[in-house]
Amino acid sequence: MAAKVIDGKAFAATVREKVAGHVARLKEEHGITPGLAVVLVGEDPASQVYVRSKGKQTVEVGMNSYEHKLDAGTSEADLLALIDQLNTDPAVHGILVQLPLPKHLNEDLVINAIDPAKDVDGFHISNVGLLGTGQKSMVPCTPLGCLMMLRDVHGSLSGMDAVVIGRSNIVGKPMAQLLLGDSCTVTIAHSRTKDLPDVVRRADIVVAAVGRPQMVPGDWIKPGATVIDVGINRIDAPEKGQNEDGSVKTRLVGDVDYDSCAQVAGAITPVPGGVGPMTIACLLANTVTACCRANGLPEPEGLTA
Ligand SMILES: NC(=O)C1=CN([C@@H]2O[C@H](COP(=O)(O)OP(=O)(O)OC[C@H]3O[C@@H](n4cnc5c(N)ncnc54)[C@H](OP(=O)(O)O)[C@@H]3O)[C@@H](O)[C@H]2O)C=CC1
Ligand SMILES: Nc1nc(=O)c2c([nH]1)NC[C@@H]1CN(c3ccc(C(=O)N[C@@H](CCC(=O)O)C(=O)O)cc3)C=[N+]21
Repeated sequence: MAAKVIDGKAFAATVREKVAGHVARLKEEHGITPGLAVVLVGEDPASQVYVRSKGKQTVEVGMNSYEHKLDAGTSEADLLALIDQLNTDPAVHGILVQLPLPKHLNEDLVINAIDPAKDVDGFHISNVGLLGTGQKSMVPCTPLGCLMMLRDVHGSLSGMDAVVIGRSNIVGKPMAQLLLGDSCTVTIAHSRTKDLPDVVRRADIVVAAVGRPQMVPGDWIKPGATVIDVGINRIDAPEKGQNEDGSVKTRLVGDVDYDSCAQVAGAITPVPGGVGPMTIACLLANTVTACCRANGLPEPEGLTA
């Protein structure tokens, strides 16, 4: 039996539609337009693509988008001054600093300088602590998108065995917290995990956030399990031929080997068109949520964890 393909692109469109509805209501009933500021330091081409697509979608749902592009050599003091200014700007409800930052900038320091109420990435230590203690917080976009898709597939996740491969602060750890919050029995695996294939074989839910192209083969997957592939890896695709400059064409793959996993899994997210689009949709959702909270208005339903 081939797995059900979880269409993240279509799901993200429904999330954006809900967001657009809330934005329209905020404008009509309260004269408020939510605003999202995105800060990009340096010229990393992949980051530029994401930032452009975030800005475009922000405007499409009716919100204001503020892009701040700083050159790679920007000093920490200048970046902190910009964050300070965005923290106090009443038109800005969400702030995202695109990661990774150039090496001379201290990521923890920069992230923790963001007003936690505007931290739509959910990376500030206050939000991390709130999530870990089950209190209302800003929830990181990628894990939130994964959770929404899992709830859509299963309804309740209560009692399911979940294995998260990867323990980063931006994906693995918050994903594990959210699954625990939905009463899964959660295992976090990482590069030192013994017998990873056996650990993964126990899982009803596998979330792969490793950064290694096609690392998880189908024979690690329990028949019928749900596989969420967070990985975004660009690999050479000589079968597609060459670019005009003679370089070999590339394609995107996830951290799971899609073809073999789709043979065994009950449901699986593709790459592209899975977790990625949901991440951006959840960023927009978090911005509306932040805007409602900032104005003492009821929060939109179904857009938070
Ligand atoms: N779709 C989306 O919206 C997003 C996609 N991504 C993608 O998700 C992937 C993960 O990102 P991120 O969490 O930031 O990555 P990190 O590099 O920060 O973390 C990778 C994790 O994988 C673990 N790991 C590495 N090698 C192995 C291995 N052989 N076996 C088991 N575990 C291993 C590492 O373990 P250890 O801690 O021991 O080193 C680490 O915990 C990347 O492909 C990234 O591009 C990321 C963010 C958003
Ligand atoms: N502060 C911060 N917050 C982030 O959320 C953040 C970040 N920094 N740095 C980089 C990672 C990566 N990330 C992605 C978002 C969307 C897609 C996405 O939409 N991907 C499309 C494909 C896009 C393409 O073709 O390249 C897809 O999977 O279908 C991917 C990856 C957010 N990140």
